[in-house]
Amino acid sequence: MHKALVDFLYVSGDGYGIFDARDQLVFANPALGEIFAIELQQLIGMSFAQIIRHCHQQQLGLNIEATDLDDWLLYAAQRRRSVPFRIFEADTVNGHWYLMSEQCNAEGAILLHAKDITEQKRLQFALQQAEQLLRSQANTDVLTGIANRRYFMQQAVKVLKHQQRTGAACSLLMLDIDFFKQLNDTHGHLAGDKALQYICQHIQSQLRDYDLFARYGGEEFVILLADIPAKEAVQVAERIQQELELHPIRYRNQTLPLQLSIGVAELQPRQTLTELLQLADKALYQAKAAGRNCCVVANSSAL
Ligand SMILES: Nc1nc2c(ncn2[C@@H]2O[C@H](COP(=O)(O)OP(=O)(O)OP(=O)(O)O)[C@@H](O)[C@H]2O)c(=O)[nH]1
Repeated sequence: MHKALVDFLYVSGDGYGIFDARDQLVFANPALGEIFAIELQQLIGMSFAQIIRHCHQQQLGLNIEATDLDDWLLYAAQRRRSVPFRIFEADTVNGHWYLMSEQCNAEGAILLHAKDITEQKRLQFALQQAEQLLRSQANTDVLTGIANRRYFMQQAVKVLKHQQRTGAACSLLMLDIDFFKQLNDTHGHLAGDKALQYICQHIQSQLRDYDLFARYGGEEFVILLADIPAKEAVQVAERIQQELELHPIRYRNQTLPLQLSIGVAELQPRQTLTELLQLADKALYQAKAAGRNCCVVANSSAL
């Protein structure tokens, strides 16, 4: 090999290596030795499989996540010379990431190049996390931590479509805290905020994991119950009301009055989400008019 090239490769931060057609490493620079965490003198002459077994057994160098290493090696062998050139990412046990390329010649030798991309990966992970956080914040009500109206509307449309296609039942509960303005006026806005958080926790405790529960407005909530007809939805509503009765909220040594009026509507064929919401809202209005702290089922032809 030309001396200038050898000199260059020996000081390069990128890893370089050549595997011959029998998959034995015939050349490696110091950077590649560091990636595999094997002394250069020991590394040169090792087969690809030996290097991987070494890393796996010693838990050093390349991070080999394999429950069955023979399977892993078989899979790698199938891919290694399948195309003249391929690139992939690999990480090391000490947390570095590399963009690896394998260039294969006509004789079956492979030129391996490894570029450290740890910093790019770190930024990529940070960006993904920030994106995830933003997405979750966009769907969550800040005060109560439950889903917000925007998320509810997005998801409810999908649930309704699915239930209507399969012909399964689906009910909507619209819940509104009674005399909440009075609670705020008497005990302060902070007490009101605490009451909202408290009520959400207790409602949640009465629901299934996949029920869609959201804050619809100030002191108004919605729950979409898939596979539940109105008759059973009323039982859920009453269970929630009982839960609040059994567990009154205490704030500064006082018990805060917390009761809910609830409107229930059952999904009809070809009904839209807006129509279902309007029906539940009408039923809620009737519950308020009937004296509050009760549950009214909408007449589906009331719109
Ligand atoms: N503390 C607090 N109060 C809120 C929040 N959002 C809305 N509210 C209050 O909720 C109250 C709702 O009042 P109203 O719409 O008159 O309803 P209500 O007093 O519950 O009366 P009924 O619904 O008829 O029983 C208002 O005083 C709002 O300021 C919030 O995030 N925190």
